[in-house]
Order: sequence, then C-alpha cells, then structure tokens
Amino acid sequence: MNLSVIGAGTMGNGIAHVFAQAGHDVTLVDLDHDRLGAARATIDKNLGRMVAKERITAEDQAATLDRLKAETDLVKGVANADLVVEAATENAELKARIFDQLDDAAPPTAILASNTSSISITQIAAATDRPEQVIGMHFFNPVPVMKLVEVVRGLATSDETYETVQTLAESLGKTPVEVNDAAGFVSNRVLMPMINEAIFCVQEGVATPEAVDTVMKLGMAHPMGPLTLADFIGLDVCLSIMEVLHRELGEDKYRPCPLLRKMVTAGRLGRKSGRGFYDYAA
Ligand SMILES: CC(=O)CC(=O)SCCNC(=O)CCNC(=O)[C@H](O)C(C)(C)COP(=O)(O)OP(=O)(O)OC[C@H]1O[C@@H](n2cnc3c(N)ncnc32)[C@H](O)[C@@H]1OP(=O)(O)O
Ligand SMILES: NC(=O)C1=CN([C@@H]2O[C@H](COP(=O)(O)OP(=O)(O)OC[C@H]3O[C@@H](n4cnc5c(N)ncnc54)[C@H](OP(=O)(O)O)[C@@H]3O)[C@@H](O)[C@H]2O)C=CC1
Repeated sequence: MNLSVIGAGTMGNGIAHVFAQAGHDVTLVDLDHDRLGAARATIDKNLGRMVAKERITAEDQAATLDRLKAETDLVKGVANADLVVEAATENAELKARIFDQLDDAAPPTAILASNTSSISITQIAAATDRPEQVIGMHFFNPVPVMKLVEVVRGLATSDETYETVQTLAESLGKTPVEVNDAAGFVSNRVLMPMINEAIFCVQEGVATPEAVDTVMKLGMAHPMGPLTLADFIGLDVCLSIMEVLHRELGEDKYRPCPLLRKMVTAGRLGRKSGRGFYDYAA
C-alpha cells in the first residue's frame, strides 16, 4: 500500500518505521524539515538495534529506509495515498484543519485515520466529506515494540474501513482491538487518571517521583513507573488527554493535576524536552 503519516514526532516516526518495515511505501509529512531528518535518524537507529540483535539484516535496514520518503508539503505527501495516519500534535482544532486539507488532497478512495489519544473520531470525521472513511488507528509508544492498535470506530465509520485497518494492523504483527468513540477510548480512560493521580501524590508530598515509580514497578509489576511513563509519553500529551477527559466526561475525577499544568507551562515536557519529572540532559 501507499501510506502517508502526518507529523514526524514521537509517534509519527514509530508508525512510519513499522509501515516501511512491513514493506509499504511510506511518505512522512511534517512542516519542519529538521524534524523529518531527526525522525529518519531515529528510525535508522532503531533498525540498527534490530540488525545488532540479528533480527533483520543490514540489507533489510537499507531496504526499509529506501521505502521511506520525507515531505514538507502535505498536498504532495498524500497525493497517492491509499491510507493516511495523522499523528500531529494532540489538538482538536489542528486535527480538524488537517483533516479538512487531507479530504481535499488525498485520493477520494483513501482512508483517513487518526492516531489521536483522546479526541473524538466522529468530531474529526465531521471536518471531511467522507466520514465513513475516517477511523482511529491508535498505536502505542514505542510503536515498534508495543503490540496493541486500538481501532476506534466513529459514528459513521464503515465496516469496510474498519476491516482494512484491522487487516493492516495484523499485517504489522499487531493485535487490533475494536473500541467505540468515547473520550480517551479505553486505553487513556484507564491509564491517564492513574498517571494524573501519581502526579497528585508528588504535588501533595505523599512521596518523591522515584518512590511513586518504585511502588508501581515493584508492587504492581508495571514495566515503567507512572512518572517515568508520563515523561516518556510527553507531559503536554498527558495534559491534553486529561483536558479532553475532563471536558467530555464532565467529572471532577478527571481534573488535570495543577502540577502537570505547571510543568507543561514551564516547558518541562519529559524526555523530548530533556526534562520532566526526571532529568534527561546528556
Ligand atoms: C498516550 C497514548 O495514547 C498511548 C500510549 O502509548 S501509552 C504508553 C504505552 N507504553 C508503555 O506503557 C510502555 C511501558 N514500558 C515498557 O513496556 C518498557 O519499559 C519498554 C518496552 C519501553 C522498554 O523496555 P525495557 O525492558 O526497559 O528496555 P529494553 O530492554 O532496553 O527494551 C526492550 C525492547 O524494546 C526495544 N525498545 C526500547 N525502547 C524502544 C524505542 N523507543 N523504540 C524502539 N524500540 C525500543 C528494545 O530494543 C528492546 O527490544 P528487544 O526486546 O527486541 O530486545
Ligand atoms: N506520545 C505518545 O506516547 C502517544 C501519542 N499519541 C498521539 O499521537 C499524536 C502525536 O503525538 P506525539 O508524536 O507524541 O507528538 P509530538 O509533539 O512528538 O509530535 C507531533 C508532530 O506533529 C507536527 N505537526 C504539528 N502540526 C502539524 C501539521 N499541520 N502538519 C504536519 N505536522 C504537524 C509537530 O511539529 P511541531 O513540533 O513543529 O509543531 C510534531 O513534529 C497525538 O495525537 C498524540 O495524542 C498516541 C499514542 C501515544
């Protein structure tokens, strides 16, 4: 298939990686040329790890990179797409604008999928004239490792669109799980309030970030503590998700922790900015 991925951040590079590795031609689109270069370098590094472990050959690595194109112009980047996955910043207005552009620029038969963590697929689909071809294809971070794709049906999503995305996810070696359109879907409805509560523990002085993480790792066998995971996801993404849960579900239990908001305001976004609950300075 010809696949396009919009947004070359944390998730966009992982999605482009698994698509290209599975043999698809991929165009990665971002407004920022440097971001595209960094994404290619990350994909190359992650493929290199697999070569070092003898899971793939150096020829596979080169062939995967050959299938990957970079583009700063969205119109050119989706002109031949069979399916587009949007993985731009978690912001409802931005996504509506992008889907409006995609609807004009992508072939009429193309499926338009969003990797959104929490925003309504029905609302995103309403920005297009093809809501039956709009769907949530929600990958997990790090994409090359995590086995789940949460496939989110909007109100108008057709069975044909669902089946194409389900088959594509399976062809990547992932397990698709069908969910309906509701704020945060299943994954972030359950995960994000836990992370938010962990941040309240730090804010209220119940324990240090290290202690909170150790409790959840050793006591609950989580691979990463919730604050390490929040830094890994991006604190700006966590805040956006909590805001959607709070606004859409309307209950106090979903209010974003003030410390989370303060850290985002201060530019402490986690790993991607070099500092969050922990310091990642080289
Ligand atoms: C916000 C949303 O909408 C949805 C989300 O994505 S929520 C976030 C979901 N993700 C999680 O919960 C991740 C939780 N953490 C983990 O599962 C693990 O800590 C981890 C897989 C990230 C790292 O595992 P680890 O055992 O600590 O490290 P490590 O041994 O170095 O890595 C394990 C494997 O992952 C690979 N890996 C680690 N980080 C990677 C990355 N960023 N990209 C690609 N591969 C990576 C390693 O190469 C290694 O591969 P093999 O098993 O094939 O050898
Ligand atoms: N982080 C995570 O763990 C997960 C995130 N998600 C979801 O994936 C999506 C992306 O998140 P993530 O990768 O973390 O975010 P990042 O902030 O890492 O990356 C977003 C990228 O999109 C770019 N972008 C913004 N506007 C446009 C546009 N109009 N056209 C093309 N590119 C654009 C940004 O560029 P610039 O910085 O220049 O604005 C940036 O490079 C979000 O919807 C998020 O909720 C889903 C699962 C997990």
